Amino acid sequence: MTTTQLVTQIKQKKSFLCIGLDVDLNKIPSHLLELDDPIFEFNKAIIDATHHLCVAYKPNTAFYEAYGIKGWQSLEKTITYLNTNYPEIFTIADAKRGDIGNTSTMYAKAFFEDLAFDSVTVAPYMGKDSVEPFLAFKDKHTIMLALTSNEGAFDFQTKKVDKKELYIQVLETSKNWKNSESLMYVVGATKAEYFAEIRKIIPNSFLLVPGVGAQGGNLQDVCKYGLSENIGLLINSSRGIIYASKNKDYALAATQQAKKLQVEMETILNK
Ligand SMILES: O=C(O)c1cc(=O)[nH]c(=O)n1[C@@H]1O[C@H](COP(=O)(O)O)[C@@H](O)[C@H]1O
Repeated sequence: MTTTQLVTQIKQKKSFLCIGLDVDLNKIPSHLLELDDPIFEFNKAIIDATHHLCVAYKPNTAFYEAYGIKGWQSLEKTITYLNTNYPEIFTIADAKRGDIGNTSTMYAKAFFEDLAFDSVTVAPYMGKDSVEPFLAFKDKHTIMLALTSNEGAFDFQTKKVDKKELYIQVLETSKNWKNSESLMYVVGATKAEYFAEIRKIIPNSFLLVPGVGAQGGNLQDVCKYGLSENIGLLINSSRGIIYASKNKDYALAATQQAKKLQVEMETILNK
């Protein structure tokens, strides 16, 4: 998917919501556990109930890998279901990969070719030759960690290297990589006060912003400095939406939570 197609979808739906499909068998309604593939059935119901309110879905691969081959099959069925039934939706494999060049190419093939995701999250720690193999894929997007939502973000990312914070170095340096126009960046919603500084370096890049809802980040604060000319934000909520109810009404409860965020987004976009 191209960035233009993503922006068109955002404008049509008046939403820049991304729903995280982080499925934990201990948290889904118990009646689903009797089915052959509870994870896929849960995802399918959530997707059918929320696709009109969001523009992206982000399965975090950890929640599938944890269940071995069956979990990977649930992931495959979920992405195929999305691509077949809702091809306008932007899909993110949250896998946080990155390795030496030839290995990164195989990671990229796994997510872009085999599973046909539109994007994958990548860690920048191994540098240019670990990220550029992902950028070589046309109309695919590489979402690089910049300033993450967790407390540990202060361990390295905000430390100064050559008088500049490491996350600033990541943003500035990556702009010079081949096909850098395919880069997006992760910035946590819990770090809202950093958005103004980040936008000075990457005014137009899309930012994936996790951390609203369960982690306490605030949508209004993020949008104040994070919105760009072409919107440029994908705000993710996982647990806050998919586990809104533990009962049989879980899909309806997810719709209601997603709607709340979508309405807030629509108000912000209309300003
Ligand atoms: O890359 C991510 O998506 C990510 C980066 C980050 O800094 N913080 C963060 O929470 N995430 C992911 O975003 C999702 C957040 O989930 P909730 O806190 O349940 O909304 C999880 O899948 C996390 O792994």
